[in-house]
Amino acid sequence: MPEPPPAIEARNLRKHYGAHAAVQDVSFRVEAGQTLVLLGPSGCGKTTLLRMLNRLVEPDSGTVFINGQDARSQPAEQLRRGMGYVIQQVGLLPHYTVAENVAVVPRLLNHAPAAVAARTNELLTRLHLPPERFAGQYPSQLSGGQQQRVGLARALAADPPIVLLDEPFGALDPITRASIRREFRELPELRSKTMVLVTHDVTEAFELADQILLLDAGQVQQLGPPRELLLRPANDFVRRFFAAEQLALQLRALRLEDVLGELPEAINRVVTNNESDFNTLPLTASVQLALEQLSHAPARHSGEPVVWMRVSDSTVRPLTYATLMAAFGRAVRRLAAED
Ligand SMILES: Nc1ncnc2c1ncn2[C@@H]1O[C@H](COP(=O)(O)OP(=O)(O)OP(=O)(O)O)[C@@H](O)[C@H]1O
Repeated sequence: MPEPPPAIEARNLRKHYGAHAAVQDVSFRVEAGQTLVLLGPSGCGKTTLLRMLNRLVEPDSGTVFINGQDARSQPAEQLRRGMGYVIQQVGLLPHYTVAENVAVVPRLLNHAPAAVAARTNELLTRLHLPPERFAGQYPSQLSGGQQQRVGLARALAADPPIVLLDEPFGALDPITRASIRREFRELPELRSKTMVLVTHDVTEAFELADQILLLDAGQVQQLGPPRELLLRPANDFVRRFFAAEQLALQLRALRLEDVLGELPEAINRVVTNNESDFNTLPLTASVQLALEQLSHAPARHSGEPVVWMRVSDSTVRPLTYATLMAAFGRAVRRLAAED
């Protein structure tokens, strides 16, 4: 059986504005259900690249394939109706109510009115905008965060398999931004979607990406999973881009299973299934989470706080600040040296 084509493939895309090369020979693939984050400094070409995927910008050369089909093989409007598109400015229609804004694309696609109404209510409820309060309101009556959610509901209304997002949380303050991002990540609606998301926020990129494409001056600097860019930067630009937040990102990116082999021999404890004494962490927990737990953990006999890591069904192993941080340092060096 031949492999299915990627949901999105960009091949050798280029775009010039006059003499300025906004995007230079960029290629990538996004497999179905995966999230690609386009990351880079202001003006590096992220938005131009994203807009080439739904043909709001036509490339000078190169090709976009959607499910193996050249994006130019259908009219641009039809292509766009099959893709959700969320932008920072939200772009809600001011004279339409919230419900009417959400229903724009399903109506264009001639979905049955009852189905459109049911879908609108479902999405507003999921996005914490109770329809009985919000459906009849106008965009000007909503806060920025609420408008952003309506924009997301609108992009998802026709259940498109692909969603493009351009700085979708960009206009929000940091606290609202973090909480909407959390909701967004947990939305069952988005689990199976193929997404391409533009941001210049490194933490956001690490939270949401399966793959990151880091751009500078229209050129790909590195493409890969977040931890690969962090631990094995391809060049100085990549290294410098993450330098300021390197430690925080490493603590989130490394899991206890990465540091397990670096821990000193310790006495494992046997636990029974019904023993609830131990606040245990799975091996998939991040080092960051273990440190957070340690900060709340009671001191043991030695006087040091201890948390427990589950190494098998019946055994747990102690972690202290000292053993965890020493093992973390060794694991970072080991992973950075691996090919
Ligand atoms: N319509 C246009 N006409 C002329 N130049 C443009 C146009 N659109 C973008 N550019 C230029 O192309 C370059 C890339 O712009 P783009 O908006 O893709 O960058 P970006 O990485 O998304 O930036 P930001 O993070 O600031 O939104 C910039 O130098 C920009 O000035």
